[in-house]
Amino acid sequence: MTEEWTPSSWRTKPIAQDVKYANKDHLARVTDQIKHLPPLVTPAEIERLRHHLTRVETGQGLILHAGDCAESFEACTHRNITNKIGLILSFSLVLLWGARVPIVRIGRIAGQYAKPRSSGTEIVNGKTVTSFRGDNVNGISPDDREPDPGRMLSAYFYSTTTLNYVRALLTSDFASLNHPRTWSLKHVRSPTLRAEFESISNALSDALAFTRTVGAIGGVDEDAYVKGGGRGVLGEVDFYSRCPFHEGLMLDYEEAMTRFLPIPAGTSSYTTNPQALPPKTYYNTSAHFLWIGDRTRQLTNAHVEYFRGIRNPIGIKVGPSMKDEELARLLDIVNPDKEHGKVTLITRYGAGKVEANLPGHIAAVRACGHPVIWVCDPMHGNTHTSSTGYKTRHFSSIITEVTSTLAVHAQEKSRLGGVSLEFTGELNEQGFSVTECLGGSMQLGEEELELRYQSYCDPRLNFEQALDLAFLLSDHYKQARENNSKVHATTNTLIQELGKTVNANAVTK
Ligand SMILES: O=C[C@H](O)[C@H](O)COP(=O)(O)O
Ligand SMILES: C=C(OP(=O)(O)O)C(=O)O
Ligand SMILES: [Mn+2]
Repeated sequence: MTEEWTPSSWRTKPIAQDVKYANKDHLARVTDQIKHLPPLVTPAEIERLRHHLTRVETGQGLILHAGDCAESFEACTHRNITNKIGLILSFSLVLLWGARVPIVRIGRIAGQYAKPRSSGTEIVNGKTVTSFRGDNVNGISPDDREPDPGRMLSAYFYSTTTLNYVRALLTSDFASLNHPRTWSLKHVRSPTLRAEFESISNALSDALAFTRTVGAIGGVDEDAYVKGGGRGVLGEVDFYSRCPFHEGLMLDYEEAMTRFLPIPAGTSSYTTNPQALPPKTYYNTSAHFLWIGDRTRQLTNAHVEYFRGIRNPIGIKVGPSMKDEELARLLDIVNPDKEHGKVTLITRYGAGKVEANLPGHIAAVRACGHPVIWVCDPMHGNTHTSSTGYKTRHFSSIITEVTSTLAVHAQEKSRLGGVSLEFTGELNEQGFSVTECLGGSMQLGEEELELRYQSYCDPRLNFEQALDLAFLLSDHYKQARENNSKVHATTNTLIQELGKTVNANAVTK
């Protein structure tokens, strides 16, 4: 028999990636304070996202999860938030143009402040110190590594401030289709690639101009775009939806943000089994969508216990160490009623490991009859240290993982429902992008990593590299639509060109 779940039942289980606080009274005071603060998101928004995810699951949409590996309190500025949201919108617009299905945009933003780490200690400036675990836990400065419960309260307020500004941006002129952020192609070094990109961006600009013209002659409410509520010509897309998403790692915080609330009226119209819905249930109100990391997904541990009881849609990271039967058991635990739109599996094997792992995982999920959305995270299995000492990722490994994943889904008659990326539109004072990942159309080299390496944790694709990937995916989906079949990666010019920048020395871990 399944044991009773409560928001604190995780406390009786072993926990991975635990944070040990020296002052337990301080911790209790902070969590008690958070329990009395208002939710950041509402049940109605969470249910709406579940509805969108149900549609993605049946092939009527794609997910774009994207943002920072680790948000920092310091980077919570007007300029950074604007640039990050601008890039998510631009990426989704490019993807929408090629794929012609609604894009559900879920940002690693407004709460991504805690990190699991490979090791409890790290070496900074030659000294061994406790690892940085995210601004929610300890400080980036090597002298500030003692976990401080007060940081959870700060994380709540930074999340609130960020989300408030994101909501404001998305319901104002910023998100208007009249002003998509323009993409310059100056950085693209290969002439073949530049020609391909130009044809995509010209076609996209043309489509947007057409959309506006139709609006101007009365086909759609032009004003709706200006207000940021664009629907109509571009399809029934909740184009400006805003979904914060973070790893549900700090269970003290997640428990404090868990509230027993009425299930909104109307939910039953799209829920799988409306009769089974109670009047009230537990929502995690810190984000619409949370995920369990690859390091905290042990079946009998605390994180899985917490996640099995919340009504929010959830993601589960699936790395190469996941056994086929373990995946099936995990799904039985977190989604016993096999509800639609509930679970997204985010695979992150590493470029050379997709063929060996994904077919077995697809077969295991099929055999147990669980509905899931498959998303590819081509970032976390492709990290290595550069010869210059920077934690980095090569663009070619990232596209290799994406294209292998698309190929395996096609071969297994499954469907890739989206991508999960670490990227940032952050610019420095002079307007230059960060330099954290290698390659891409700008062919960023190892010696350039030191120029603007700003990440607090993992390396992120910069604005140009993210758009490289957006163009590539968009082109893939366009070709698939036009050929009405699956496209082979090797016939795709963009992939061939971008793949040329393969760093022969790249080692994945
Ligand atoms: O984002 C994911 C993990 O927190 C990160 O990759 C861990 O990095 P580490 O291997 O440097 O600890
Ligand atoms: C911790 C993360 O990933 P993973 O659990 O896949 O390593 C992450 O997405 O930041
Ligand atoms: Mn990361």
